Amino acid sequence: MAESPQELQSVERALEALLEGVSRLEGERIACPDADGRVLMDDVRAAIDVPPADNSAMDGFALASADSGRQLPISQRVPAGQPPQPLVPGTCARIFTGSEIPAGADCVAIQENVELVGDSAIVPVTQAGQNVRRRGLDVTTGQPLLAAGTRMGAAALGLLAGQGRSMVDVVRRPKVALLLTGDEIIEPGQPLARGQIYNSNGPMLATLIRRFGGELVSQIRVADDFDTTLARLEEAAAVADVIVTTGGVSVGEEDHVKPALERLGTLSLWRLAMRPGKPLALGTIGSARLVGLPGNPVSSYVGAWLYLRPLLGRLQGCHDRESLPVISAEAQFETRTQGRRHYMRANLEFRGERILATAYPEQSSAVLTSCAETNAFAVIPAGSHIRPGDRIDCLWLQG
Ligand SMILES: Nc1nc2c(c(=O)[nH]1)N[C@H]1C(S)=C(S)[C@@H](COP(=O)(O)OP(=O)(O)OC[C@H]3O[C@@H](n4cnc5c(N)ncnc54)[C@H](O)[C@@H]3O)O[C@H]1N2
Ligand code: MOO
Repeated sequence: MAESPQELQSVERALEALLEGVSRLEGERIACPDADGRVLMDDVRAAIDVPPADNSAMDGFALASADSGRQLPISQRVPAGQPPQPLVPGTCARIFTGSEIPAGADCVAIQENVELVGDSAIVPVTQAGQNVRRRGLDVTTGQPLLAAGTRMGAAALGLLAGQGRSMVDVVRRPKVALLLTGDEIIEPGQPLARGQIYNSNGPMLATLIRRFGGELVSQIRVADDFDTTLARLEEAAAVADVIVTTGGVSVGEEDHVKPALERLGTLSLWRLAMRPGKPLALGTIGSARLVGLPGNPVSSYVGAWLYLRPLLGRLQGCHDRESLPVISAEAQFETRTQGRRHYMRANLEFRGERILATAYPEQSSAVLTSCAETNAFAVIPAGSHIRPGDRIDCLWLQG
């Protein structure tokens, strides 16, 4: 029986409720080499010019352009790392890539074009500024270098190092506790008895939590009983900014997350107009936020990308984590949706001008292979009929 869309709430509304009142965590000072993937606390302005002085872009001879086009005595040699002497007028200086240009020189002739005659060089006509990298070409003192909220990567860390910085203030990582419910779940490495399944959500979510910038502070399995669930949630709330649970958010009588949360804090249960991942629990215990993802592995995977990533992004003040990049692609499949928006696991293939989206053939919320072999969610609005060649929006699962 088709569900009536009126009964279900929108993804956008749930996201708004999740992020309401969530603000950036405090900062911490860390060593720059450890800051890959971390989020900058404050705007950074340049404290020095880069390069700090005019320097040579090539190996060759530095001279005054007015003296070029003739034979000049070589009056000094400027190895990289050595401050040069002012250039004796009417001479040139042997110079190397990165060496500082001597005062009085304004250009560099590359060595391939210079003929050496004893201690002098026949230098071709060279324009002022040729092969010279000006002081401040890359960065000028005082210019904005990196903005607060930037998630740092290789180039940003290179820029900071170029400023002589060894430490940087970043937003501390949100602490995340992961609670897995379900008596049937056992850990990998043990033999599988009848009725049991291995805990695949645990490692999958732990990986996503770290990838989204979180610090996993605990990962525990909770037995399907009320008192244990209550105790574990309370412990988690004492140490974590965010509690993530999987399982126990649908309507089954074995589900204890709901009543335990109602006892400890606030809880809202959502039935969302999305597939997979219809049930979602949002709540608070003290200052900790709770995101209760469904137990089905694909539902919790999709939920982590759609809800957990923005939440951890907001806590880190990292705006580019609050939404996923949308790529418009050509559907290579046919599908129909009814009352729920479908986040189909799909593969984007970049073929010249065209971007093709191929849906994984099995879209059940229990089929984790559909996530392992794809790189995007094709977003199919409720009530659609998509045919091959139609334009669809896809969420690119990067970062
Ligand atoms: N009568 C109804 N039944 C269900 C509904 C509904 O509306 N009415 N919703 C379905 C939908 S949609 C989903 S999604 C699931 C969500 O269920 P729960 O969040 O309560 O999760 P569980 O029942 O505990 O588990 C579901 C499924 O996932 C497996 N699982 C759980 N944890 C793990 C883990 N760590 N690693 C691997 N697999 C895990 C579990 O064994 C179950 O097969 O409810 C539907 N039912
Ligand atoms: O949320 Mo469920 O994923 O539709 O199986």
